[in-house]
Amino acid sequence: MTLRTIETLGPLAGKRVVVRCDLNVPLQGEVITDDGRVRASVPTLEALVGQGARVIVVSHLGRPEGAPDPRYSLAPVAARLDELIDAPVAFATDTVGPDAAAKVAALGDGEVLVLENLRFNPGETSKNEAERTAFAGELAGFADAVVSDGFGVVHRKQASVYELEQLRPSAAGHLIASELDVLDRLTESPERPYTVVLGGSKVSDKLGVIAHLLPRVNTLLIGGGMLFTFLAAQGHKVGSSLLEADQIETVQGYLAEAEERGVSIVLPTDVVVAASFSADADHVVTAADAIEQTPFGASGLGLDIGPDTAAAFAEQIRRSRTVFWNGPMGVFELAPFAAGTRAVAQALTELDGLSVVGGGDSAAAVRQLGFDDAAFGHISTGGGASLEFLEGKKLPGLEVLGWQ
Ligand SMILES: Nc1ncnc2c1ncn2[C@@H]1O[C@H](COP(=O)(O)OP(=O)(O)O)[C@@H](O)[C@H]1O
Ligand SMILES: O=C(OP(=O)(O)O)[C@H](O)COP(=O)(O)O
Repeated sequence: MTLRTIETLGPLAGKRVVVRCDLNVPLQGEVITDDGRVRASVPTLEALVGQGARVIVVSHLGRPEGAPDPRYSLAPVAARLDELIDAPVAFATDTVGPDAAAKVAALGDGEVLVLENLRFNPGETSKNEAERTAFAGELAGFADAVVSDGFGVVHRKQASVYELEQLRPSAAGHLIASELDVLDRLTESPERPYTVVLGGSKVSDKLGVIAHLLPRVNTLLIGGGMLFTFLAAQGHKVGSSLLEADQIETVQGYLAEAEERGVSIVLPTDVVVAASFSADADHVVTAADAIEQTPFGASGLGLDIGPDTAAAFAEQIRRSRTVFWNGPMGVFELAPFAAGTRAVAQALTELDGLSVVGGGDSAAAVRQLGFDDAAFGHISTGGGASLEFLEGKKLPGLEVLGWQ
């Protein structure tokens, strides 16, 4: 079955349509450092506004723990949306509370209302289905129909992604449809050699995809926060770098399986180690098996892949015909630790084949480092979502929209 499209919802003029977007953008204070996910949400919202629908936008931002936290307010995002959309955009300071209810009731045809962060409510991410369904019921109270367009979150079984869509007539928005168009081609018949590059900081989330990717790819390049669990699996010390100690055995299993399958998992040979997590921290390049032998000893932090590794990764990428990349190679937000990410991004732009970048921070990284979106085959708004899609996994937020 294919996705249900917005057209299946019938005429929407005057109807209240709740749209689940992924507006989880990187913020510095209240400043959005990359608005890619906001811009990617605009076509669906404008199509609905154009029909005269009353559009209620819902999204998460960051990972607040089920209670309001001003650091994760969607207010700056609503303000950005107001600049991008040719329609009035209001903001409610709660998600399903009195302010939201009053503003939903006052919403006119062709107007937009952004509700406060879904994850300020414990029901959104609860492990308990009844709690999720109860919260979804409160959201559904605002909706005649639901459009799901937050591709970056379709791998999450969360109230607004999975339960809400079952409580009202629902369909996929244009962003989800266009993401699947490209990613489906990658799962069907990727041209080989096929290389996947993994990095970033959501290590435990993303380690699991490796088992499923091994039968599908030729080469895996491991950088970013993920690399330290691999180095530890090889018996090396990693100082105070990001480490998932309870995943070491699992990773040893991946390394053994990769060898059996003839897939190469390429690990860094050198890393940039810093005295602390800041842009002006002392830092040195060291061999990947000597992280604790720098002047910073066991308190050293690995914050980027080293130059030899960056060159080797870039060469492997240029030799490939298909490359999917998720997760920055280092803490690119701090200039001294951006070189690995820049080298990988540059190589993707030079590849003779299909290059796909996935993930909120990965997309932000390539733009912040000055690359043009058009230099890549596709920039996906979802990192974890696109990885799990490429694994061939059934994603709850897509299944509920008819995708099989
Ligand atoms: N060695 C590292 N140590 C700590 N954090 C890292 C390291 N390398 C990359 N990161 C961080 O990973 C974050 C992005 O990770 P993630 O959310 O998994 O990527 P994406 O949003 O693209 O899926 C960035 O903020 C970056 O600073
Ligand atoms: O940023 C996101 O995912 P990504 O970092 O994998 O691209 C999505 O907004 C999902 O966020 P979550 O991983 O907190 O559920």
